[in-house]
Amino acid sequence: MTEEKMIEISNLYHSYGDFEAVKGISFDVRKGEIFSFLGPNGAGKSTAINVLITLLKLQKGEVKIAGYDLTKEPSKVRESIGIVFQEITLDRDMTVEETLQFHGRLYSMPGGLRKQRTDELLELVELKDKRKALIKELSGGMKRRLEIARGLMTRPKVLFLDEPTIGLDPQTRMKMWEYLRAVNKQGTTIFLTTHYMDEADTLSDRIGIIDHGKIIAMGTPESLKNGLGEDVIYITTSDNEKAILSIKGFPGIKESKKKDREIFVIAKEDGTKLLPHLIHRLEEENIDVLSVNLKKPSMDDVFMHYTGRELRDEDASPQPFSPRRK
Ligand SMILES: Nc1ncnc2c1ncn2[C@@H]1O[C@H](COP(=O)(O)OP(=O)(O)OP(=O)(O)O)[C@@H](O)[C@H]1O
Repeated sequence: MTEEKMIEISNLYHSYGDFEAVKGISFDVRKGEIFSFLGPNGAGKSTAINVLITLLKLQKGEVKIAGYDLTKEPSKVRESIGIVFQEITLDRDMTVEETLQFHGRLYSMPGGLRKQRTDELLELVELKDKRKALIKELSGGMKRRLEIARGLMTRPKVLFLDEPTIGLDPQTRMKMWEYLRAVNKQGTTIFLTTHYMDEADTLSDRIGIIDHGKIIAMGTPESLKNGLGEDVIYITTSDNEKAILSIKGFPGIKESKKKDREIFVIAKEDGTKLLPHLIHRLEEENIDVLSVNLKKPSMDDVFMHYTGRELRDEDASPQPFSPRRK
């Protein structure tokens, strides 16, 4: 990875009528990075990515992609990027090979180069033996892989993916991560949106967490998790309301919150040492401790800390096949 910037975003705003969906975000993505934009449904991820790929007009702010100004040189930007959308946009009646060839022709790639890239990419996404298969005969995961291959036909500097693994089963998702890592190793900078914590955590060099149109945290997965504290402790008691009050200001606690039916505690130091004292305090207050779970901070805890809520399934479930292009 170098210090060279592939994406530069400064004070980006975007509104739909009176509604401000993106509220002044600023950050850079370096060449060679895998950067994830993590946030719940409706956080503003798709809006932001659609501005970056020139599908939505830049209303306010400055953006450069691969060194090109989005407003002044949109065609240079388009030449520098590959795009994989949330929904499958393949022609069901074309073969795998035809799909890539057609895309190459669309971008005026010479025949020899088209063939060479098609071969390379089918190898990369392990679809060589499906070369002659019709799209309608492919599984969901294969289609996604083909879309990635198509996004890479023009050898873009930056590959944008909007929820690349939405709707895929866990095994296929992990396979997709492998392909994306392989693509990245070949030198492509990757910018993806996701609402999956594990995806952001395992795949990314850096994560930006977005909520209600604003970046609320940014860093490497490790720095975000380590920055939270030493350990997190979830405690269920006979009276959580009372418990949260009685441990307020307790030494060694960085933060404590009531969360659904439990208490969420971030320990500044070793949680195993803090825990007996905490339990003792609760018992002094005649509060029964019903269960305890102590662990290292996860991305879920990071999200919980910054937003005060969980990225629950009800917020994050894949939405029914809705058009993404706004
Ligand atoms: N065309 C539109 N007109 C009006 N409001 C819109 C439009 N598109 C999106 N919004 C609103 O803007 C906000 C951000 O939406 P956006 O799709 O960018 O979020 P997201 O983080 O990508 O969510 P998802 O995970 O569902 O893709 C939401 O409140 C959404 O309802």
